[in-house]
Amino acid sequence: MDFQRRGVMLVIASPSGAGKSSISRSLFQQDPNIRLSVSVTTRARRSDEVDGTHYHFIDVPTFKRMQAEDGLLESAEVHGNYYGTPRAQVEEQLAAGNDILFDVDYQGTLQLYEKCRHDMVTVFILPPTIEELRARLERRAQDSVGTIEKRLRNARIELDHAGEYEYVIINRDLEQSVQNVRSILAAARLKRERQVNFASFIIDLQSQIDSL
Ligand SMILES: Nc1ncnc2c1ncn2[C@@H]1O[C@H](COP(=O)(O)OP(=O)(O)OP(=O)(O)O)[C@@H](O)[C@H]1O
Ligand SMILES: Nc1nc2c(ncn2[C@@H]2O[C@H](COP(=O)(O)O)[C@@H](O)[C@H]2O)c(=O)[nH]1
Repeated sequence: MDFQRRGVMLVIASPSGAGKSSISRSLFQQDPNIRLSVSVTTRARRSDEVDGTHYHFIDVPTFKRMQAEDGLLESAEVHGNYYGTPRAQVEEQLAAGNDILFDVDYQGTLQLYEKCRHDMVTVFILPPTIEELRARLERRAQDSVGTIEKRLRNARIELDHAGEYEYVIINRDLEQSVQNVRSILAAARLKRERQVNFASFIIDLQSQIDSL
């Protein structure tokens, strides 16, 4: 039995600074079968970010044009900037059996759920405490004091949506969190194989019975 499995959409969300990008990066390094969905954003590039790798950095008119041309699978305004998932390649990658990791906020998760719920597994990452969340945002040292305050306030809204996710992880130890997400993805892959492969296999067994 060797059927092509459709890829899984692994959606990870959290309050800003809880650690989803760190988890995603580590997961990506450990698992060659994962592709990262590289979003477009109108946010300014941080000093440690590479255009085309972390995000596609674009201006507002380009973002609006992509939206108008239906080039974004989902899009949202987050912390005062626009973000979106380019539609191109998502379907192609899934059909080729590649799993795709999406780092999006709760608005993006809801939009993806409307369109792709059968392909998705969703994970919400919590910080151990709000003091630690603030400390992580400060240690990251990529945002102004005002931006950090805005992201901490917005964490309240993001946390309102934690219950909408299938899995919730408290990110205390980074490596443990990565292992937890890997287990979730492994379970989602098995479920997908069961859905797709065994359905075909059972039809094949039945046709063998029919020709007895
Ligand atoms: N388990 C952890 N323990 C300690 N520090 C962590 C842990 N996980 C992540 N960090 C650190 O916290 C900071 C924020 O992490 P990261 O950028 O991954 O958060 P994020 O959830 O992706 O934030 P954003 O939504 O703003 O992109 C980084 O400096 C990262 O190194
Ligand atoms: N709805 C979407 N949200 C996205 C997308 N890409 C990132 N994000 C979320 O934005 C915030 C801030 O990210 P940062 O890189 O500026 O710190 C975070 O919650 C991301 O998950 C997207 O394509 N769509």
